[in-house]
Amino acid sequence: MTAAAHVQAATLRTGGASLTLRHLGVEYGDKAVLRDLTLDIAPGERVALVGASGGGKTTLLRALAGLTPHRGDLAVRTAAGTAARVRVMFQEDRLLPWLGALDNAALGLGRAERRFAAEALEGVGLGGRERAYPHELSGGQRQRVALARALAHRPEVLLLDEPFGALDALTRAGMHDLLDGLLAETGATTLLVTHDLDEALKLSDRVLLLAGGDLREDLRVPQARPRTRLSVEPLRAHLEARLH
Ligand SMILES: Nc1ncnc2c1ncn2[C@@H]1O[C@H](COP(=O)(O)OP(=O)(O)OP(=O)(O)O)[C@@H](O)[C@H]1O
Repeated sequence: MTAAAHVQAATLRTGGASLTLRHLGVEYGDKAVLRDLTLDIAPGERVALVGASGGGKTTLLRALAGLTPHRGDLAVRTAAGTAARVRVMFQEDRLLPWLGALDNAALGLGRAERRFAAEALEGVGLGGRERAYPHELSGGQRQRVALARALAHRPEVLLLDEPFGALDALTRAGMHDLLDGLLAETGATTLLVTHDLDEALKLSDRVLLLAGGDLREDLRVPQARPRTRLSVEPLRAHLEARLH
């Protein structure tokens, strides 16, 4: 099965949560990394975070995941008003080398939830490779296991920190198609940190440009999917100009 093909992952459907940020600030010592961010993200919205290095993208993701203390208010709520499940996926796969793909995908899940890991592994096109150890998998396959692990927890919010940054262009393109399909199925709200404007414009409904801890741009991507490089070219040129 190719990376682009994926099975129906019906039980992984969660819907998305809303994110409400009011005057969010993060400091490291006396350095303000996020200044005063006020932002609403709707359930199921797909948002890309772009900006020059050091702009605060990862810091924002960490604050949303509850990994970094912050000032201001931050609420991550499901439609029912409960606290949402949030999962993070990083550039490095963070798989345990002594566990097979299924055990890695099921890490942190109870016995009864293990079926979600099996389904997520199918969903990322690795059904049949349940017993494969990380060293037996390619970089792209390992990232797919990492994605399966995130999805197996059935998050209403998925935070992706340059998840495809270490992959070659062809593998990365396959991962874009895969993620596009899986996100449509799960309905999770997604924040994707990326340096790649094409990736941002291909996968997202909205692009936020962070610079010096401030929100410099909040851009809607109205183009219908699937998007081509050409169809998003004017937006890309605009963002490119605003980056510098
Ligand atoms: N734990 C930390 N302690 C002190 N400073 C930090 C810490 N984490 C990040 N910083 C600083 O905060 C600023 C923002 O970092 P952050 O990683 O959020 O930026 P980024 O936009 O994700 O950058 P990149 O694109 O390079 O990943 C940088 O100046 C960084 O050096």
